[in-house]
Amino acid sequence: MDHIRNFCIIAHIDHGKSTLADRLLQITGTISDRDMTEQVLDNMDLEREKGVTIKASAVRMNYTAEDGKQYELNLIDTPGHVDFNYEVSRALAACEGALLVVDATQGIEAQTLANLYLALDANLTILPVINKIDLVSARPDEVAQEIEDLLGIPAESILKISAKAGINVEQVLERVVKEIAPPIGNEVEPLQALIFDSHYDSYKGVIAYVRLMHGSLSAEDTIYLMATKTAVKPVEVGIFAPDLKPVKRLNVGEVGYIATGLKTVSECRVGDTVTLVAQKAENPLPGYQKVKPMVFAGIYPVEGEDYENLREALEKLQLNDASLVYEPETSQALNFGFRCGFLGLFHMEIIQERLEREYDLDIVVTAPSVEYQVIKRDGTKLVIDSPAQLPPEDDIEEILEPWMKLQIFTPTDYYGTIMDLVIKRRGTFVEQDYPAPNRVQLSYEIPLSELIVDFFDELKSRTRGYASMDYQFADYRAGSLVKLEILVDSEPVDALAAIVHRDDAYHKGQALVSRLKKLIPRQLYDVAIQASSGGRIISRANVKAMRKDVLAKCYGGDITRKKKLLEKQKRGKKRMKMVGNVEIPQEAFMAVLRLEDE
Ligand SMILES: Nc1nc2c(ncn2[C@@H]2O[C@H](COP(=O)(O)OP(=O)(O)OP(=O)(O)O)[C@@H](O)[C@H]2O)c(=O)[nH]1
Repeated sequence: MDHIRNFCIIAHIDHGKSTLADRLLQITGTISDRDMTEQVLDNMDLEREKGVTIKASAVRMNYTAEDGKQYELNLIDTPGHVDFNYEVSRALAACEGALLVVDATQGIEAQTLANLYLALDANLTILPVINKIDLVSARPDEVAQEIEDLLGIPAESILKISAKAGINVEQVLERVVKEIAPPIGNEVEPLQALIFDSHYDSYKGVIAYVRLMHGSLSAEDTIYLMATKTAVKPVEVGIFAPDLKPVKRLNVGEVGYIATGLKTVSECRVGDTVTLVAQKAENPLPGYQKVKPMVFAGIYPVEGEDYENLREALEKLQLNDASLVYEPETSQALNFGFRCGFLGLFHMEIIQERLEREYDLDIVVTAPSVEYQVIKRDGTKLVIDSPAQLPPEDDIEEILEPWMKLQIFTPTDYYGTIMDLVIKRRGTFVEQDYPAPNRVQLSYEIPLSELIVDFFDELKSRTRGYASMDYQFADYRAGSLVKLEILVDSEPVDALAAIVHRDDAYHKGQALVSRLKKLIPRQLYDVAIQASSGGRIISRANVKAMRKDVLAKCYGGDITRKKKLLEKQKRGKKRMKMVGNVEIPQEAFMAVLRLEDE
């Protein structure tokens, strides 16, 4: 195993992780220059467009080092967003070392730290690399000092590179070989392989990405997945070269894949341990968690007849995404759709975009909600993830909501404005820490419902983009929460309802009504919009009737022009939903989210 090195790259978003990975693949000849499309490790188009790595991925490189020996380097890519932190932690567990890429113009950021702590928890050797030294605004020495202060690694020993310009990149591989330890593990013990990622392939079923901790595996063996208790004969086993390449056997210490033939990724969960039916490991590897969605929203087709297509699309997306959950839901306002659960808002946006772009669906997404625990007066407990499921107020003893631990990393200048933001969102201060000069890490506790409401955008605008954040689930706590209902044309629109803090109900109700007034287009008659809470109307506004018909503009029989106008109107109708007699645009459903600036 001395010739194997398993490592990953951790970085804050945009610090150059993918660019560096590409360079390493190029230098080792893993992919030819001709095949070098940009950012091979980011597989999905959407990732490429969003410039963010969504799922972990792996690749094997062969490298002849300065010592003349051949090494097998397995690079495991990690997702770059807090929504996917569990996947990051599993990818890290598959490695012995981590390259910590820090942008020479930006220095250490929250995500750098968040990932670094995860890597230190996993006992990885940290190899810091300062990237983008080709930029004029680079300040590599300062950043090196920041890293020394943080990790105790001498500043002068830290590699300074430009992944883009190809400066010092070869040195990165030398350091990997010299400083990261080879894997340790026992060849003859029963197989224990960690699944750190997976994807669905329509021919070979779920492909599990594995790191063998102990034992070995051939394609002839029947495997056993310990958490899901599934036994299966694999279709094949192989390595990432970088495309899937079958091999006869995977050995201890190695990274590779198992084509399981399983039909859904939920049967083959990230973090699970693979062992052999013939020789079972006694215990699974530590750290397995079944990921739980945190944020819920309804997804409805704009046109009722798209319901089946939407179901099929969600089914297909779920094949590749065990953390996406959905079940049928009916809404008085929106008819038939699905209640979906996501890891976070970013995950939700990705799913929304994929449904629209890859499946060409017109959909309406309702305002996201968190999961509440409702204790009823009769002692029963109810778990709800939609305001529509809330029982009548008189039946409720208490509502509990999820609270998160939140860390914000920022230059000290923004201390005041961040404190103000968090307190406005019902957060409480826990502690502060100064891990690097002029930088402070603030720790808070805050209700998740306040965090999903454009908190990150507000944080960025208050700190001109300099602050970054990370969060984890803490616990459920009782809150003084009430349902805020919206009535359009005297009909309650369940999809516009929200659960809010009692103290906020009045001003949120008013803000929502005035925002909806702007968003709901004029109809042929006056439309009343009302907010109500606890059985009382707390705010009201009217959308005045429209004066003229669009077609009134077209005189005579200019049919092409008439057609064009109707076409235009039809296009404008996308993402609109008829509720009773009133058309409500998608923005209205999201308006519940953006009340801060009213
Ligand atoms: N000037 C300069 N730009 C770089 C360098 N490395 C990366 N970049 C640029 O920085 C941007 C972000 O780089 P990526 O490699 O996509 O960053 P990443 O860390 O993979 O980002 P995520 O996938 O979003 O986590 C891209 O526009 C790169 O071209 C570098 O050494 N010098």
